[in-house]
Amino acid sequence: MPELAVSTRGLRKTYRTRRGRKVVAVQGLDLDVPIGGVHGFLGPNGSGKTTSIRMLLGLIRADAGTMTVFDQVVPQHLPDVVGRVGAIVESPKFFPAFTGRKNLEMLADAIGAPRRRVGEVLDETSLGERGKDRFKSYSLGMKQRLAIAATLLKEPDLLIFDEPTNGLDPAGIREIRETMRGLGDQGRTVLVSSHILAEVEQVADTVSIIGHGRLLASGTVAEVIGSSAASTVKVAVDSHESATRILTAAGLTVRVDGNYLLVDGAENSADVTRRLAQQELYVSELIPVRADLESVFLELTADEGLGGTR
Ligand SMILES: Nc1ncnc2c1ncn2[C@@H]1O[C@H](COP(=O)(O)OP(=O)(O)OP(=O)(O)O)[C@@H](O)[C@H]1O
Repeated sequence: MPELAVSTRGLRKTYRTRRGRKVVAVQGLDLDVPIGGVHGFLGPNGSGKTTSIRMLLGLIRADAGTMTVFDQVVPQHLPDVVGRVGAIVESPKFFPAFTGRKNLEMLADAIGAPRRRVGEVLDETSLGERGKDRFKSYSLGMKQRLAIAATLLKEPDLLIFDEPTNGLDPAGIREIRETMRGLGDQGRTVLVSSHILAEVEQVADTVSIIGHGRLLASGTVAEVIGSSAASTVKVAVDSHESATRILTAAGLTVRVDGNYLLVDGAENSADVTRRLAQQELYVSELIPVRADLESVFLELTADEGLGGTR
């Protein structure tokens, strides 16, 4: 049994713009996506997510590197696994005047999926009753869920969604998230790319973070957060100046945030209070700031010149 749904090693892609300039979109990407559950493929805009996905699906050619999908080398053996893969890379085309159900029925016929799947996939994406309505009356979120429903017709083991929540309102984002979680819970593998960390953190079992086409971190959400120095303690203390001197001398990083100091790099909160108390500085308030994927992401991509401001 293969352990990984997707694996890439040393994957590279350089584009040449019309003016002849070279853009290295993916440079030596090593990506491993375990079988089962939701895997977040995260990176800022332009970090190479779409390019990597397009190479995996055989839509564009890699310059170098190897890729496997369910242990089959792709693109060479893509025909052997393509039946197990469903993907949304661009907005699929549906007929606006037809109902969601009719659109799916036509698609099912075209790809040889049984008609009974149409009702099942409508239910799986919570479109159920709305299947009777015309596509053009759907909200953006419903249109996107119909696209997901279409990928499920073939009962794929691996689903690849490139930024599926782009342009959706919070309710639409939540619906897509729940749909992905449901698919992951059924034992399917969902590979979902996003540049919005907060969205993925809530749904992903494992994540890979990329920057400039390279892997920066991967593992379970807890592992990636835990491996980072991003856990911060917020302290209120009388003398910012003395406290900063003491904590900096202890190798911690200190930033001023209004009436508070934000201290990074401490093993635990007690470590901060102890060091200050030893120098007769007493903390009047101390708040551990939970690290989240967003702060880890910013920390990792800051070195790449990709992260935003902290
Ligand atoms: N057809 C192309 N020709 C030239 N450059 C391209 C082309 N497609 C992508 N690029 C460049 O390659 C880099 C990676 O782009 P890619 O779309 O893969 O990133 P991404 O992480 O998916 O970003 P986004 O979330 O914005 O889609 C970017 O610098 C982009 O401008």
